[in-house]
Amino acid sequence: MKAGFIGTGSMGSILIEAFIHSGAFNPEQIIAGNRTIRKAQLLAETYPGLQVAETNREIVQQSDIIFLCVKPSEYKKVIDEIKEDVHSSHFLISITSPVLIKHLEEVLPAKISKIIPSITNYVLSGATLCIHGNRMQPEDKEWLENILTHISTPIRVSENYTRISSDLSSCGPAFLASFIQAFIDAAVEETGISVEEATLLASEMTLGTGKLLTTGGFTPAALQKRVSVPGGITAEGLRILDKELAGVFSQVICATHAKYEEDIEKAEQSFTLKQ
Ligand SMILES: NC(=O)C1=CN([C@@H]2O[C@H](COP(=O)(O)OP(=O)(O)OC[C@H]3O[C@@H](n4cnc5c(N)ncnc54)[C@H](OP(=O)(O)O)[C@@H]3O)[C@@H](O)[C@H]2O)C=CC1
Ligand SMILES: O=C(O)[C@@H]1CCC=N1
Repeated sequence: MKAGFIGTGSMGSILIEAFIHSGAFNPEQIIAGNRTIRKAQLLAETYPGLQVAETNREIVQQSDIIFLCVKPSEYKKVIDEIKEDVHSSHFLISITSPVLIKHLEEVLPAKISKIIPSITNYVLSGATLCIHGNRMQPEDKEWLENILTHISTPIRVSENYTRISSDLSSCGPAFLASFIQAFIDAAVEETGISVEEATLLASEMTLGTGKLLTTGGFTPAALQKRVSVPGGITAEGLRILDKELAGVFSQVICATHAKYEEDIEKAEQSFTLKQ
């Protein structure tokens, strides 16, 4: 089986590296291309055997499964370029949320799924959201999710909940890192602890907390309760956080959803414009 990657920017290259490191694909099974070809060439230099394509058509012609890893605004151009070469036997996997499956199914005969990866997949961790199109049969869904299991926990979500699921799973690492950064900055400023030591402590804490919430049997609420010794120190800190963060995440979600609606509209316009 050959896997093609159109776009080897941030997420395309993360997926390629994760698939190779996990053993899901060996480099010989991958063909990749990018508008700025150097990015794909660098991957081929790191992973001998990985094939670099000069054109997107070449990627489609040589692949069984095609990962479309360009930004929403770049979709229409790529699709116009490859559509003659896409067949009903192809699996076409889109990794962007605002381009709806129905639009892709209207213009391409392939079996189509949308997956929303996460930077956490780089360390073979976190979720990959799966939204399968109408042409994906149960065995196709299982096959694709089996591939994704090498790098993540595949989780099926409804397309209606793509944005909020992606906020949690894919934007979440940046949101959490922002919280951690603010904690570290304050620790350094208020106490003089070194940035390196504060960062190490916060990072180890984050890893351990992730384990407690996934395999450790804790819910976020139970974890807060367990750490907050009655009459102790944690409760003092939580009191401030509860007060100061009230409503913050509602604002975050409103902002991401507003941008998402804007992107969907632009993507829809690009798909409905006459050629
Ligand atoms: N980053 C993340 O954590 C996540 C991203 N995503 C989604 O992944 C998609 C890509 O994001 P990301 O990787 O961060 O963006 P990048 O800009 O890093 O990557 C997009 C890549 O596509 C290439 N490209 C653009 N047009 C073409 C074309 N016509 N043919 C071939 N290659 C092309 C660009 O090339 P060039 O080098 O010339 O710019 C660039 O390398 C987005 O839709 C995003 O929503 C989803 C989940 C998480
Ligand atoms: O910022 C973005 O648009 C992408 C979507 C999910 C994570 N990053």
